Parts: sequence; structure tokens; C-alpha cells
Amino acid sequence: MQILTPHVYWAQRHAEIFLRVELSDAKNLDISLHQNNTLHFRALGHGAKGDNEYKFSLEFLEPVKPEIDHRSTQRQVDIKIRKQRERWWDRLTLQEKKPLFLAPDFDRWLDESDAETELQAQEEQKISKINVESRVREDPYLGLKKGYLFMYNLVQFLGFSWIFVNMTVRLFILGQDSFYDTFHTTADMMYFCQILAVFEVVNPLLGLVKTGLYPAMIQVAGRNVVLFVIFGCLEEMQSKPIVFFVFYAWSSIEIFRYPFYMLACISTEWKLLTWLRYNLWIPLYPLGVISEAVAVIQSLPIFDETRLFSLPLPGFSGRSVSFSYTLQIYLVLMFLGLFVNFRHLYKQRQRRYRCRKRKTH
Ligand SMILES: CCCCCCCCCCCCC[C@@H](O)CC(=O)SCCNC(=O)CCNC(=O)[C@H](O)C(C)(C)COP(=O)(O)OP(=O)(O)OC[C@H]1O[C@@H](n2cnc3c(N)ncnc32)[C@H](O)[C@@H]1OP(=O)(O)O
Repeated sequence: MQILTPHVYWAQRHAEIFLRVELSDAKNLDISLHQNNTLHFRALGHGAKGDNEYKFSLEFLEPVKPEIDHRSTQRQVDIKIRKQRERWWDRLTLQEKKPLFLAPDFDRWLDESDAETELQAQEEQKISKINVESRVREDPYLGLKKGYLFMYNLVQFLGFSWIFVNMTVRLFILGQDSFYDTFHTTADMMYFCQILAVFEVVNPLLGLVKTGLYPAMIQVAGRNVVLFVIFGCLEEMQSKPIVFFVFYAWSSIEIFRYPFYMLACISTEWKLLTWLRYNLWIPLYPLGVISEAVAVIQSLPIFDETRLFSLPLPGFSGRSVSFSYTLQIYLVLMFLGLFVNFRHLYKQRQRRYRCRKRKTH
């Protein structure tokens, strides 16, 4: 039997060296370290030249620790070696010329600055773990708070799911006809969910969640104006198709946002759900605001006609200022609110993916 050299791929971190030996079903592994910096490898396995004995030696640039971790899988042999001094190496081997059988492992490859970022992220993770653990020790009501938040999110999730499923099923069955009675079929549940949504503002006020207070206020107040004032008070608005678009935009995001929070309460994360929570708003938020704006615009002549909520002018008997003027100011506020919340959601998204990127690199 010939003795051959396998292909070896390598990568490093500040503290470790990773070697991947391309040898499947490796047996009789003999991996040893000599004089602190020379690795000898010998094994029987299936490599580039079929079933054979393969071996190689590597004299490392600097001394490494004597203990070697290795794991043989069906496809390869993974070896992890710890450096004696935690520092970045310019190359793997003492000899400047790279051995022919050695190549970078691009699956694991990081350059020095990426490796530093990874190290930093690991440190931050450790610190936040310690913080969480100490918070758990410090806060005797943490379980109660998490339980309350979990229940709150569950109820909202069920409420918005009911609305979303109801509207979707009716859309499939009735087509466009379903637009006209969205309000009559789903308003009670929407009232319930949006009254409950006042807790979106209460929760950060009580320090239960890290939500920005103003974005939450804008969100809740903005939706409740449309729901209770525009749709709730004007019967003429209730049978308009725009109700469908407003309710659909709201419920489409909430069926993902609330389960995302539920999982956060039990320290769990589903990548797809996180992705949906932090991306779906990009098309939905402008669509939602545009739909709400259309609803407000459609209500203006109705307020002019019915004089509902109009402000009596003192000294001008029988004359009043129509509520539609207030709503026109509100329309401007809406777009300011859209800007504030869009920026907030964008920052939340950046924050989430910055943390994730650090974790996965
Ligand atoms: C009468 C005067 C009226 C004046 C108002 C005038 C302006 C009106 C403007 C109206 C515009 C509104 C338009 C709107 O209605 C349109 C739509 O909604 S369209 C549909 C699309 N919409 C969306 O996508 C927005 C959905 N809403 C939100 O995302 C939130 O409400 C918002 C406050 C905007 C942002 O959320 P938040 O700041 O909480 O961000 P995060 O989700 O990243 O959470 C931060 C951390 O807090 C934890 N958290 C938050 N809530 C909970 C909870 N309930 N349970 C558990 N944990 C929670 C979350 O996990 C994050 O923690 P970590 O950082 O550790 O991950």
C-alpha cells in the first residue's frame, strides 16, 4: 500500500487553528504533536487516491498547546489545535513556502479584522448572558412579567389571526364583494385588539419591554383614530372597501409580530419569523399609511355634510368649523408619524441584523 498525502484545508482564529483533512471513513488515526509545533498525521481512509494510508506533517509557525481535538466523520477529519499565544499568524507553517497539499478553508476563513469582530461579538454575548443571568437573579417578578407579556401577545396574536383568516377566507369565497362588509364581520374583534393595544404604550412605560415609547404611541393613537373616529363613528365609511385594505395591512404584520414576541418571552427565536417581523413592514407600513390616508380623505366630505364633531363658532350663531379641518391637519401628522416610525423600524431592523451578523460570522 502506498503512503500518500491528503488534501488539508486550514483556517485560524486568534486562539485556534482549524484543519480539515479530506479523508473519508478515516480509521487508525494517529495524530501527534512533537516539540510543541510539529503535527504528525497518519490514517487509513478514502482520499483523492482511493483507499490508502495517508499522512502529512506540519511544522507550525509558532508553538501550540499539546492537546489536540479531532473528529472523524464520514467525509473528513476535523482537527482543532489551540495556539500557545493568542495572536494572529501571518501564515500556518514555519517554512515560508506553503506545502502543496495545504490550502485555505474558505468555509471557515476569516481575515484578522473579521476574526476580531467575531471575538468582540463573543465577548458581548458573554457579557449580555451575564447581564441576563444577574437580572434573573435580581428581579423576583421576572417570571410573572414574562408570563403576562406572553399572555398579552398570545391574545393579540389570536385576535389578529382571527381577523386575517376571516378576511382571507371571505376574499376567496366572495371575491371583491367581501370588501364591502369587512367592518361588519371583523370590527368587534378589531375593537377588542386595538383597545388592548393600549398596553403597547403601558408596557414600555412600566419598563416591561424595551420598545420606544413614542413609536408605540404614534402607532396605537394613529390606528385608533382611524378605527374609532373614521370607521366607528361614520356608518357611511363602514361599507367602503378601504376598510378591507386598512384591516388587512394591520393584521398582516401582527400575525407575525406577536408570535415573534411570544417566542422572545421564552427566549426562543425562529429565523423565518424574525425575518418576517423585521422585513414585512417595509412594504406594509407605507401601504397601511396610504390606506389610512385614503380612509381619512374619503371621510372628509362626510364630516362636512353631517357636521359631526364640528366646533361651534362663538358669536356666529349656527355656524361651526367642520371636523374635516382637524382631519386635514391629522393627515399631515400621519405622514410625520410614518416618517418617525419608519425610521424607528429601520433602526430596529439594523440593530437586530447587526447583532445577528456578529453572532453568525
Ligand atoms: C390623536 C393624536 C394622534 C397623533 C398620531 C399622529 C400620527 C399618526 C401616524 C400613524 C401611522 C400609523 C400607521 C400604522 O397604523 C400603519 C400600519 O400599522 S400598517 C401595517 C404595518 N405596520 C407595522 O409593521 C408596524 C407594526 N408595529 C410595530 O412594529 C410597533 O408597534 C412599533 C412600536 C412601531 C415598533 O416596535 P418596537 O419598538 O417594539 O420594536 P421591536 O419589535 O424591535 O421591539 C423592541 C424590543 O422590545 C421587545 N418587545 C416589544 N414588545 C414586546 C411584547 N409585547 N412582548 C415581549 N417583548 C416585546 C422586543 O422583543 C424587542 O426586544 P429585543 O430588543 O430584546 O429583541
